[in-house]
Amino acid sequence: MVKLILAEVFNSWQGEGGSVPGSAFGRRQIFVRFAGCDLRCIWCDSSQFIDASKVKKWRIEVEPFSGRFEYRENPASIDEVVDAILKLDTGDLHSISYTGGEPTLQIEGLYILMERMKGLGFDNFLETHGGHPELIKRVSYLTDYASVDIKDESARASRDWRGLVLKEVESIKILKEAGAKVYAKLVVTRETKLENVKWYANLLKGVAPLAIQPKEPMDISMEYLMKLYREAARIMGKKNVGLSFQVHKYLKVL
Ligand SMILES: C[S@@+](CC[C@H](N)C(=O)[O-])C[C@H]1O[C@@H](n2cnc3c(N)ncnc32)[C@H](O)[C@@H]1O
Ligand SMILES: Nc1nc2[nH]cc(C(=O)O)c2c(=O)[nH]1
Ligand code: SF4
Ligand SMILES: [Mg+2]
Repeated sequence: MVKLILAEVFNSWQGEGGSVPGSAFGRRQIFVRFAGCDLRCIWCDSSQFIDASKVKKWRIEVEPFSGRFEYRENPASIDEVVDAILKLDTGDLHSISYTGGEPTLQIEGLYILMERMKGLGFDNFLETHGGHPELIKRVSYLTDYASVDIKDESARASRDWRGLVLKEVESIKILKEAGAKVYAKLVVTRETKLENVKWYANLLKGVAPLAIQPKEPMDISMEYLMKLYREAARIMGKKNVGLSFQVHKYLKVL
């Protein structure tokens, strides 16, 4: 039986994505955070969950925004996860967000869970680094919305950074072709190079909108952030670029 190694399940509102098409910013979601990731972004805010073998338990916030948790042993059965989601359903959900860690690394379990949630009438929102187009293909037809990261060189996510970016763009194209509403998210830092942003913008032009999200805690100046924005907008079109801030962190919610 397929099982999942999870980190947490909670009900909150989507804090990222800003106003670009495909974003669910400000919409209520249940977040299912998968444990395990094959990348190592230096600024990852979920780094305690990227080694799945160290995540022995997953937690459920029993009441939204309460800070009260119930703990369960990993791995979790799909039934257990569906049950936890249904118990947290507040009746006003936009979609179920699958995040992590990297959800696509547990593709069989992700597929079954997405299929179950679709069958129960929920929309699926996939939050992914997009580095595995062949895995993305498996769940593309079950994905209603997708936020696909483009990992900037300054994230130092993997040794083959350029190869990773090309795969991420390929994943975006697969999701789009399958009918998902998809946008690209680029986390920028003060070390992000303008020439790299030009490269991403050219790859994304005519493919998907771009949300530019400063790394938290923020180190980039507003001047430089807007310089990156202007360059991306010049290449991709003024309506296809937007800013995204991790607003949930400012408001101290999950
Ligand atoms: C933790 S990741 C999980 C999904 C997937 N592994 C990915 O990277 O897209 C969720 C989102 O949080 C963003 N993120 C993580 N740490 C961040 C930080 N310190 N500042 C800004 N964004 C961050 C990631 O770039 C990604 O868009
Ligand atoms: N509120 C809220 N919004 C989010 N958007 C993306 C998140 C993530 O960690 O994937 C996240 C998260 O952890 N909390
Ligand atoms: S890909 Fe996502 S989960 Fe993995 S290290 Fe980077 S930000 Fe963290
Ligand atoms: Mg987060």
